[in-house]
Amino acid sequence: MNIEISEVANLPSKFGDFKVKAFKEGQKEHLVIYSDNLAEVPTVRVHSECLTGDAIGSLKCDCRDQLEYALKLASSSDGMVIYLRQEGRNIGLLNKINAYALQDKGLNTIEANHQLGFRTDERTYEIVTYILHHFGVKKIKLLTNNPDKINSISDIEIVERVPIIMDSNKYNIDYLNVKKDEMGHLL
Ligand SMILES: Nc1nc2c(ncn2[C@@H]2O[C@H](COP(=O)(O)OP(=O)(O)OP(=O)(O)O)[C@@H](O)[C@H]2O)c(=O)[nH]1
Ligand SMILES: [Zn+2]
Repeated sequence: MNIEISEVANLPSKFGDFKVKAFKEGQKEHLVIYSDNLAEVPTVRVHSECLTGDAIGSLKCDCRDQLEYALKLASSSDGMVIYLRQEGRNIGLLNKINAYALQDKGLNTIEANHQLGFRTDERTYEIVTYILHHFGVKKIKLLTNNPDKINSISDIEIVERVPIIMDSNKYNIDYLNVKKDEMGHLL
């Protein structure tokens, strides 16, 4: 893995005062947001980029609420948010919007990915192990509902899974039900 790593910078935010460090992996630039006083077994959120949710406030998913929750928790518990540039479960923004267009026609989130020639989830998590080793972290509490993330993060001891369940709305309820019923999410 050829990874370029930035210097550490301060990032005061609405959710707390953080340190940040960027990790450049090929074309993808990930951001790690963490407490200056990182806990020995930190609570870690591995967040997958969702431009429509994180930046625009889309109600079709729960990403922004999860991101805000994770940042507040990272601040209060001396934890970390690893913001991975895996837009659309790693199919990219343009393909995700095409998947949304198919969902407007009645397909669910899984069927739309398959129709476009992608697997249900195209994400991998090797970079998470790399980043945590870089910070000398060997054990974490992982903030997730996604068993795939728990199983895919290798060489790191996940001592606890911490749920991150947000309120649903009429736009994301079908999506959340597919995650629970067909993708095995612990919702
Ligand atoms: N391809 C595709 N990606 C989506 C869709 N809706 C959200 N995403 C992407 O899914 C990723 C977030 O995944 P989620 O399934 O919400 O959550 P998770 O990260 O798997 O699991 P948690 O850790 O429990 O939150 C982001 O990259 C979103 O851009 C969709 O309908 N199609
Ligand atoms: Zn989203």
